[in-house]
Amino acid sequence: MTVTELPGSGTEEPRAGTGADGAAEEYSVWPATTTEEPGGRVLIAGVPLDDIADAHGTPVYVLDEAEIRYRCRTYRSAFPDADVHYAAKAFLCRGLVRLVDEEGLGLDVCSAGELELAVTAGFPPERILLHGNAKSPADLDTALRLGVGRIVIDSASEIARLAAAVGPRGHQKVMLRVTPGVGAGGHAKIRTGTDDQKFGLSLRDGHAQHAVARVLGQPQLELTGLHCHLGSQITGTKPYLTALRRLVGLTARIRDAHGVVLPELDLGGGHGIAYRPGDPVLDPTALARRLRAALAESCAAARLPVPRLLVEPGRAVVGPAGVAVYRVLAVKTTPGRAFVAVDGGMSDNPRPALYGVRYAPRLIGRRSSAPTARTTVAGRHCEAGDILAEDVALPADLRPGDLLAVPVAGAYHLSMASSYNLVGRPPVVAVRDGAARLLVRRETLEDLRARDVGL
Ligand SMILES: Cc1ncc(COP(=O)(O)O)c(C=O)c1O
Ligand SMILES: N[C@@H](CCCC[NH3+])C(=O)O
Repeated sequence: MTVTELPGSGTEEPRAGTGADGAAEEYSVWPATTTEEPGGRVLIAGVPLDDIADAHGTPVYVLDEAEIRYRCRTYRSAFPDADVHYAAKAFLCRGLVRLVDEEGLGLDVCSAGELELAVTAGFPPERILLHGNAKSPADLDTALRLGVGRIVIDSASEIARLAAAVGPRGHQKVMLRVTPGVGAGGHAKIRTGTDDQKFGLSLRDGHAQHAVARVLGQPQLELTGLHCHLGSQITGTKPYLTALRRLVGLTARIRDAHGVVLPELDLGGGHGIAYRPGDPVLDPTALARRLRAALAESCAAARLPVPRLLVEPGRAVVGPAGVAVYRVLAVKTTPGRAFVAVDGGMSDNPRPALYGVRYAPRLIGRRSSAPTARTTVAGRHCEAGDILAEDVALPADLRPGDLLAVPVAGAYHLSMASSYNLVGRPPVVAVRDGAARLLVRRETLEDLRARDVGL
């Protein structure tokens, strides 16, 4: 079998990405194990995607295990003295929990559900952080029952609730989420470091300092450090450096006011990835180098010991490892463009509708010699806005039955999937060394019907 590599998808190191601060260069958006046969079949980790589509139906999500492990290892070696917590909200299933554990990362969860799933899959609770701007009683009770490593307090009203739940003889390590007044992220809806939004306690208006005093007044809560999460899909290092300096400044003021030196500092996640060739990315190694230097400098200036750094990447760990495979159900042309409708859509990937994100789908399973046409890839749902990719160049001869694959589908697709129109959520198949393994089965009508208890 002759196998050629996809353009730009080689194993020649380009996936380490561009330098920080965004210098865009041609960058593969397919997992590094991707290959293509002359007839147009595309393989990941040696497994043809069309075989997976035949075996499991479509839509189907494929996760390249080697890509995830590579990304976990890149983070571990970029941040050797820090704790890297994978942000489970990007995507979570038991197979992934095991893999992240094997790679030595911690976990960041934000609900009792994510927490229970991780711990029952064998993840050590002490390596888990619990987040949430509105933690439910179940979230807090589960965290305390399972013994999570840290709970990140997000609001003043949470302090007394948590202290009461821990009880006077209990003990819980906590961090405090601060908004450092830094706006960053790929879309307004995913910027969380500014002051006037639902997350965290503002540094600027003094609420953060006030909350610190209240937490320190609760003997059962051990404040280990400050936390911030600036936003998601950030492609430059500057916002992180600004936030770091502001948080070190607050750490120094806490030392001065209370005589307490906080041993940890969590800068959250948000590291940007490429969805299309040429998109800028945030290189974790460059980020780590700059954070380390800035931390050393700011701490020296404030005469503070350097705290242990924590980071929480989600998208950058799993996003580029995922490929969504759809089957074309219908085609139509208007005077302006061609529409190709597939068997998934906003129920498995709401990101284009939510944030206007642009993807680069391609035909797989056969090679076409037709010229390309401006094509809009539409989903199957009952909304005109259910568009997966607008104005992309695809072969003009696409027809029902063809397979389209969308790379960089590993993060915030299935974790945000819905049961809109009761189509059922797609399965997840992991590939490794020429073998495919089902991680999550397809949601069936029976699953959906089982929730509906009737009149
Ligand atoms: C507190 C926190 N940490 C980490 C993440 C992970 O972000 P990303 O997947 O962009 O790395 C998020 C989501 O944006 C978050 O809210
Ligand atoms: N869900 C968003 C990112 C938000 C991350 C969660 N705090 C996305 O799809 O890009």
